[in-house]
Amino acid sequence: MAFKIGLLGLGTVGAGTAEILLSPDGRHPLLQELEIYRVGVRDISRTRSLQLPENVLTTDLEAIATDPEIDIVVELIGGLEPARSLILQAIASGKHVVTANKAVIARYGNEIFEAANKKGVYVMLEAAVGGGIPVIQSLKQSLVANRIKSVTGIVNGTTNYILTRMQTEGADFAEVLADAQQLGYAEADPTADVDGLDAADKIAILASLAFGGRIKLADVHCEGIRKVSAADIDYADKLGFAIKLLAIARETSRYNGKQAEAESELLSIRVHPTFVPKTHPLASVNGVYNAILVEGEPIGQLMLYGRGAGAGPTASAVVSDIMNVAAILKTETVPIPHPLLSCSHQHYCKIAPMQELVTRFYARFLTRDTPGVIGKLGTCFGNHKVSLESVVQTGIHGDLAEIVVVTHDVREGNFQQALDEIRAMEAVDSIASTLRVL
Ligand SMILES: NC(=O)c1ccc[n+]([C@@H]2O[C@H](COP(=O)([O-])OP(=O)(O)OC[C@H]3O[C@@H](n4cnc5c(N)ncnc54)[C@H](OP(=O)(O)O)[C@@H]3O)[C@@H](O)[C@H]2O)c1
Ligand SMILES: N[C@@H](CCO)C(=O)O
Ligand code: NA
Repeated sequence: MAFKIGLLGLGTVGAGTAEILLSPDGRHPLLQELEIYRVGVRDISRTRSLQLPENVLTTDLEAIATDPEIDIVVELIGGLEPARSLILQAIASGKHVVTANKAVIARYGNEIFEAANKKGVYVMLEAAVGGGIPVIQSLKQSLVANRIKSVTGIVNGTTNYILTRMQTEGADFAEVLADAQQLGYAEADPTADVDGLDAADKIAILASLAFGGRIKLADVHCEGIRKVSAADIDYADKLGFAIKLLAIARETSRYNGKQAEAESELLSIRVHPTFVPKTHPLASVNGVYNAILVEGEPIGQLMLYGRGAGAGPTASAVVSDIMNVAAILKTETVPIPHPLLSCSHQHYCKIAPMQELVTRFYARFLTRDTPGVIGKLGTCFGNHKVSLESVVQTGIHGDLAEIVVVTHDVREGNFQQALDEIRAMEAVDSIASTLRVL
């Protein structure tokens, strides 16, 4: 029995997926039962390196989504529309869907999963987060016995590749971004990578699975890597840190002093460049590699590590999803929504405001080189209950002195209030940068 696959998209991930489907030798025998039946693209005249069976290419993607012959529709075109409508059409036509599209799932997951549950079909998304890393399946199935406390990840390959090369070679941002695009890591519009939006989509998906509720994307605090300068990379290194774009979802234990409310209900979900101590396992995750550190009870800490982007690793996840659906179709005549594979969250998770976050900070100030400046900064921080772990005057730039501080754990709101006062000080020229410290 062959299962007919309709592929929407034959770009980086689509071509990688077709390549696996067309070379089943040495892989699981179920792969031989999968047939590429139709492939939808935008431009049919483009030269493609893949040898596809005759007459499968088409520009009519709707015809694929609704074709009664097709069992599984694989959406790999990216973007919001027409991807969302095609996924919904495929579901309405009774097809199972596999997608790598985190942007669509993070925004329209509720609509898509509701439609899928009503129709009794699966929507699988392993490739959407962490590329080839089996993080979705781990959270849905392998770790399902745990109470998850936190999920902390490097989940964007493009920015990790850029930061790594800036750190190791002093490479130029624009040049490395062009390389990441060339290697097929970046989104069609790479601002989604660079500005942290892709990582925000991914942590919203992971948080929903880990904490069992819906997440509003607007509640995810998001900062990208544009503000990370060569000077910050240099200071991080000297102070014993690597800078990583982290995506973090964790239960928060302090909120307005109302401990009881906080402990069980509030989550902190955020994406921002972070000083990570070099001794931390996430600090040595470099290049296109991603890693997701999960903390659960009773499992404790567990880290998943692998390639987070690129044709092969991502296709590995896509084809595994296809095969998991095929396996269900093979064993059940009428698939019953699997309690672990389907998604049926109804309530929204409550997200704590960023001012209530408790974290360490790094800050770099440019000040007039006058006596007593460090004392003034220290007093101001002290007045706002911000305790300093280290203060270093690192050098002189023209007539300005550069002062770098690292704080102990502080309430973010207090730190920001102190910064507002410091910014207004006569002796302070500018706050060159602030970054959170893990
Ligand atoms: N690249 C990665 O490493 C990676 C990793 C994980 C997840 N993803 C996700 O995978 C998805 C695909 O990414 P990709 O990097 O493979 O993208 P891509 O290389 O830009 O490929 C997109 C494909 O979709 C087709 N397409 C796009 N819009 C279309 C439209 N309106 N009508 C018909 N065809 C259309 C394109 O057709 P033509 O070939 O004719 O241009 C192309 O074949 C995205 O959701 C992305 O976020 C990517
Ligand atoms: N653009 C994404 C692709 C993988 O989702 C990244 O760089 O991580
Ligand atoms: Na994955």
